[in-house]
Amino acid sequence: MTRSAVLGYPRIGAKREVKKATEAYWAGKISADELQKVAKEQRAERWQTLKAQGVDVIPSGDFTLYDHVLDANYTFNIIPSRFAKANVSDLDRYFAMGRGRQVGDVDLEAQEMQKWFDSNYHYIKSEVSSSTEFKLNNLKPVDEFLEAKAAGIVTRPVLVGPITLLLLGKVGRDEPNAASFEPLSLLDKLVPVYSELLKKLEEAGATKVQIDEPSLVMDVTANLGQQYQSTYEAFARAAPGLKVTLATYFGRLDKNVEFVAKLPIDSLHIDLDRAPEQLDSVVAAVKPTSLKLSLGLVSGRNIWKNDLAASLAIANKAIEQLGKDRVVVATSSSLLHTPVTLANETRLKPEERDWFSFATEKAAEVATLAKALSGEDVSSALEANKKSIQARRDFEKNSDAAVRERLGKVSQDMYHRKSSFPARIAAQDKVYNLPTFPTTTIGSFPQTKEIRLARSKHTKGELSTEEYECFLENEIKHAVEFQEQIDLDLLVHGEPERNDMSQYFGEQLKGFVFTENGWVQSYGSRYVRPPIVVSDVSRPHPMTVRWSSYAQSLTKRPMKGMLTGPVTILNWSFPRADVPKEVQCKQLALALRDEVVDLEKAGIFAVQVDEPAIREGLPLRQVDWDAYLTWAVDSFKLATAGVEDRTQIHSHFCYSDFNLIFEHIKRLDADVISIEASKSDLKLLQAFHKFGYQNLIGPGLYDIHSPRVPSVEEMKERLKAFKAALPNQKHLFVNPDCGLKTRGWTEVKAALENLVAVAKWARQEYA
Ligand code: MET
Ligand SMILES: [Zn+2]
Repeated sequence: MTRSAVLGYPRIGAKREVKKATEAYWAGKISADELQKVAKEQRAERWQTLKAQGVDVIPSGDFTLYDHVLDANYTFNIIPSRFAKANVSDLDRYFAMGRGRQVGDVDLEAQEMQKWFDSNYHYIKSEVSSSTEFKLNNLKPVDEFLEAKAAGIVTRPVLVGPITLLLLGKVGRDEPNAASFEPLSLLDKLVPVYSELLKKLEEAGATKVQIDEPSLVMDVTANLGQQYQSTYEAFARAAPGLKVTLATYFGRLDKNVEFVAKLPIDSLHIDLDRAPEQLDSVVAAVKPTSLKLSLGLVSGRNIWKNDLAASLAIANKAIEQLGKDRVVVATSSSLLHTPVTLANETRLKPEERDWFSFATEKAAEVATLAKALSGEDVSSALEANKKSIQARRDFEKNSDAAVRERLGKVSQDMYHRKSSFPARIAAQDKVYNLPTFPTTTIGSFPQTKEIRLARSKHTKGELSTEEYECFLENEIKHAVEFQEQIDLDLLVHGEPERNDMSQYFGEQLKGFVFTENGWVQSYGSRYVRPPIVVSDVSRPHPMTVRWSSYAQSLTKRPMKGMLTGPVTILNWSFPRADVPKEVQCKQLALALRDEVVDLEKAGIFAVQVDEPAIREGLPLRQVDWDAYLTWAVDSFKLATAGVEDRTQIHSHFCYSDFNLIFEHIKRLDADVISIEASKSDLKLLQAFHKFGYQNLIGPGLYDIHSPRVPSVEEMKERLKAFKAALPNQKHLFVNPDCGLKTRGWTEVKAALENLVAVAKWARQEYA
């Protein structure tokens, strides 16, 4: 019999229950017990839903109130001393690690977060050092297993594997030999604690466990065969009755399969959505062993209906070699990257809705596949699926000829600005002579309750478009006055009209569709509703010009228009599956190019095209990088190079280490780039220096993801460090490390006043 497995499921609730409860708890509106009650209900609902879809192997322990990597850190006591020492409850300590905490005399900076592989989910980086003392700080995985068991469902607990956990971690601040310290050197200390946990799971009645080692699809693990062998041997000794599924996803194992196939585990899971080409080599490698192979056929990363007939053909290929009992069909990864269910979508046209599957529907697909392979009669489900797939194929043929033709005619010079940077900056200085150390922000101002309320009333038709636009103008006016009052130099309109930086553009472009409830977790309690690219993309009308021009009409200071770049819009959308991403990205670039030129025509001095997602879209294997970066950077250039020299092009990046792709960042040729540098130490800036970067830089002076207000002194210190790391930059742009939409006005005001004070100090200090 072939069984079905789901590797993980969204933990936000079909109606965003978890967000509402955690935020209410943070605001002091509900107690910890009330929050835990919601969490418990949600866990139960997830298990029952998966069971109802007919899934055989159901996960537990993947539920989280903030982040599953943070959960692992907490369980294994990877708690930096500044948090361990804080006099707060366990729950508050946990949240403080994720989001920082500034209450009374407690002032804790959040831990660094980073994108989870090439997804738009952010995890909290473990901070480890030689003084980290691993121990079981809680038994969350066991507790949740027992909770499910009590509800009548025997689950497969999910753990982030120890090697991946350490590889994704960073060196803690208290490490005396920070420069040479390798987090992975702690593996021998960590494995016994994992082993203890596995033993406890076994004692609790678990017969299986899923250990996620997605880092196995990256180049770094190439030489880790020995570590894997001893780690998984230790696990087998500690909990001999526990069948381990080693889960890899988001890419291909390549050579790693050679050592992985020899591990003392029960099954190996591979991602055949992202890397279908690895099937033959993996099957060949596991065939002589007794390993089961879990085929990740149903995508955990997109929302397209699975082509069940095609999946069955792949599964049958594996079954021919391994037999039915050694094959499991599964989701390619956790479904946390997909929305919860299509059931709450009422506005999609029926023919569009029929193209998609969200998490719950994907669970049903996995179950159907397993049943089909086990000889059960699921012919009506297969027949219905065949029809849906055919309908989508028929739609795809009707592409937008004009868009494709325009893309076909793009010439080489369209990728380049008219002059090189020195000539451009001279032209720009003539238009606006910004002071040295010019201050600016990254675009958004607080998305207040009032803004969200007005937007939702407008969506529901309770506020007319005229009233809504009047409301937005008022917000913009407030933002402009505020910026003038605290004396910022390069202003923004504040983005009150945007629900989300990617969705907002998708909504105005042709070629996208939208969901009502298709929320996906981005980090902590922040969720996004990614647009879905369904056909060729074009811009029917200007998208932002109205707001930026209005803002400009209110002030003599220069205004910076604000757009999301093509790579980011695409990365934060669900792309279509029938056309290469390069094509989709360049179609977006052309649409944005028209917008950039329109902003220039409207008298906007600077245009910022945000590309925070360029790094996260990087393929996980280095051999694939150049191909991706070539079209990604070209798309940015295509979007921005249509303007005159006098228009200042900014770009912004956050939450990533750009060292490895530096040459490509340089090739973007933005006049100014603002980058996140307040949390990821100074490595990033040193790269700018090392590679002789000429254009202007605005390293983020403080972390906007935390509610704490940075002091003048600490920002001065950071600026000094930035200057030291960038000796050739005459002056720097002075700005926060990202947009301020998640913050409140009180903090923003205090923080930006301090920031302006630092810039004024710097003008004297470095005059
Ligand atoms: C994640 S990058 C955000 C950039 C955007 N302009 C903002 O300020 O919100
Ligand atoms: Zn940002």
